[in-house]
Amino acid sequence: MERKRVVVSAPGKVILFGEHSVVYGKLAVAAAIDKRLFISLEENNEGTIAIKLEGFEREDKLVVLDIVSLPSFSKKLFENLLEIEWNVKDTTNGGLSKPPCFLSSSFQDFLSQGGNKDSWMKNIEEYLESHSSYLSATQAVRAAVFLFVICYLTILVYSKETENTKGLSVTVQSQIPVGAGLGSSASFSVALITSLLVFSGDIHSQQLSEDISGALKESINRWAFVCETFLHGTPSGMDNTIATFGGFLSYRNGKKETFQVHSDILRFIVVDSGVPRSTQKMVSQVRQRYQQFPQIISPILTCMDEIAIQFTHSAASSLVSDIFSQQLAMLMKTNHHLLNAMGVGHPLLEDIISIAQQFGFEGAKLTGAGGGGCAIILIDYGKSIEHVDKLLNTLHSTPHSYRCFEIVLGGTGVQIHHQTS
Ligand SMILES: Nc1ncnc2c1ncn2[C@@H]1O[C@H](COP(=O)(O)OP(=O)(O)O)[C@@H](O)[C@H]1O
Ligand SMILES: C[C@@](O)(CCOP(=O)(O)O)CC(=O)O
Repeated sequence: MERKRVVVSAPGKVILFGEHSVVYGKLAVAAAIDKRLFISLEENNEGTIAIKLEGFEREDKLVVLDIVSLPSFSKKLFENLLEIEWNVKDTTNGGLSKPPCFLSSSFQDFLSQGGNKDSWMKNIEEYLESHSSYLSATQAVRAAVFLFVICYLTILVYSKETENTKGLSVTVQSQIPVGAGLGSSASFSVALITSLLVFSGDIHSQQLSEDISGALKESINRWAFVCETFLHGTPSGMDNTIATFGGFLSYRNGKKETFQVHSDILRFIVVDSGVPRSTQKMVSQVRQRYQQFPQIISPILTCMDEIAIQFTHSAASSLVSDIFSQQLAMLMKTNHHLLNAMGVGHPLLEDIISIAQQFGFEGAKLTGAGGGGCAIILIDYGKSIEHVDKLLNTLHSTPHSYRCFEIVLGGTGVQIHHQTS
């Protein structure tokens, strides 16, 4: 008999306008890209949860957890904590329930108290730390494994009481560089939640493809937001929204609007500076600046809002392609300078952007949280393939050997590729 197996993927994203300002309720514009993260869950008989992160931080990482003690351990934990009856399925609106409040509030408490000793999360950490492969893992791997275990307990163990799971092999493969501004954490969160919900039988692949913009994707998105809160602290919710729904989105205060733009006008190269940074750190750095100098940072945020609004107007109007391209380049350049003024730039991002300008590519900016990570360069309307190749070769042959690739915008949101039960 074929073993129970589920494979799910979610796309990465680029933010065209409005990173950081979106955290303060300003408009942002983002698009899904043709780079995806895949999660596969497969039953095994080995009495373990084996989590393999392929090519993570350029090498494979494997964390193996004992599954035998997990259900009894977690049931005890939940019994002490919960007085509410809770079920994943929300039969009233055909979607899924909101993430249980204990989950979201515990994430917040855990983060704000730097790991409160009485928190049930602390107990999970103790369980995880009894495994050598977890103890020796990097912080980024630990965060991913911790999140997996919390979601696994909440969706599979607590709601179903599946004490008979014999083991689980989890494999994560990703085409999205980690911590580079292309939304790897949101893709991970969305794919993780969806894979567990499919594995638990709470959603079926057919349901998801038929219900593209419906209640189900809204539910997945809500759950993924809680996961993003765990990984980031105070996310705007835009990254998980784009990873769930795909396409092009403008986003403000939890409200999304989809729009269409001709992809032959919106052509971009992504260049990875190779400088690692954490979104959580960059967001809190901006917050500190905002709290210290509100009169200075507020107008910058307002300008960013206006830039994103102007872009949506230009995209909706029937401007001829080269005029639109020129406007877009100007808006990108201005947005980038404003991000620098907020302190989220990096010398290597400036190096990339100045190389682009030497080749006549004026529209370039950092994308995502900044402080390193990726820049995007607009391939202006009418630029020849040879011209683009020259730019790519030059970027690649600098002492920093920048990794660069052209992206296709507007990719599909979360997808289920395989399901056997
Ligand atoms: N392929 C992956 N496998 C497991 N976890 C991942 C993967 N990619 C990203 N993550 C999680 O997301 C975190 C990176 O988040 P973040 O700093 O916001 O970067 P990004 O800008 O790429 O979203 C990692 O530390 C890890 O916990
Ligand atoms: C800086 C921010 O606007 C985007 C962060 O994107 P990324 O995690 O760097 O891919 C934060 C957010 O929207 O939550």
